[in-house]
Amino acid sequence: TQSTRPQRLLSAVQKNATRGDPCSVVKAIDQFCRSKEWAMNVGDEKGCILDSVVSELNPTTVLELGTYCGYSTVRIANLLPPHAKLITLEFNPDFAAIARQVIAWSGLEEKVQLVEGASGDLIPKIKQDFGVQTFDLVFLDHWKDRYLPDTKLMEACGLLRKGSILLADNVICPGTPDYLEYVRSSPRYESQYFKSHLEYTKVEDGLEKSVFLG
Ligand SMILES: Nc1ncnc2c1ncn2CCOCCNC(=O)c1cc(-c2ccc(F)cc2)cc(O)c1O
Ligand SMILES: [Mg+2]
Repeated sequence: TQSTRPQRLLSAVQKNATRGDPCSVVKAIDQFCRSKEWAMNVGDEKGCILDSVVSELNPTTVLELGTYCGYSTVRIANLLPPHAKLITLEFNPDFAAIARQVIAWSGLEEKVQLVEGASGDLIPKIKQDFGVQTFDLVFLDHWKDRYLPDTKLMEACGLLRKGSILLADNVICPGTPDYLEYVRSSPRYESQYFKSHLEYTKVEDGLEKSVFLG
């Protein structure tokens, strides 16, 4: 049977990256996506912006919406202090299965909890099921029309505290216009746009960093 793109991406990691070396896993995926097949990872250019936000914040609780193959999961987890936790939600079971293996290859499974399901269903259960009260950082990278409803849901569920940071991928391409309008006009957020490019292309895209003011 024909392999899928995530399966071919995983094979490239197992072939070209060193077990237990997160940086080699990130490099192997970027090389695969630049030279063989484009895939919707945040990528190396926006990935550097992601790294700087994570390093500056030094978060102990992180939520990622949309795991895909685990590329940004590995980038973020690699920068977390000991005992920090990253919870990542993935809707597609095939993507989740690949991501688990990519995360395991990087040796970061201790810091990562991958949960399968839709963000809208899982977010209300996080406090009771995953023992996290609030998140220091949320990385939004799932369905672009879920960014706004899920942000309102996280507010309603008390998962954000004064100073929590939302970092959103793809605010230009594919675009999240309603989300951008909300975080840029709401008095409860202080927003900043980091101009970049759609992963592995010259097309404009960027990350929006929004601090929740409580
Ligand atoms: N737990 C959950 N709950 C709800 N929904 C969930 C979920 N987990 C996953 N999903 C849904 C799907 O997740 C993937 C979403 N990501 C993208 O679609 C994406 C697309 C492009 C892209 C594609 C084609 C172009 F031409 C140009 C750009 C680039 C990106 O960087 C993207 O991130
Ligand atoms: Mg993305």
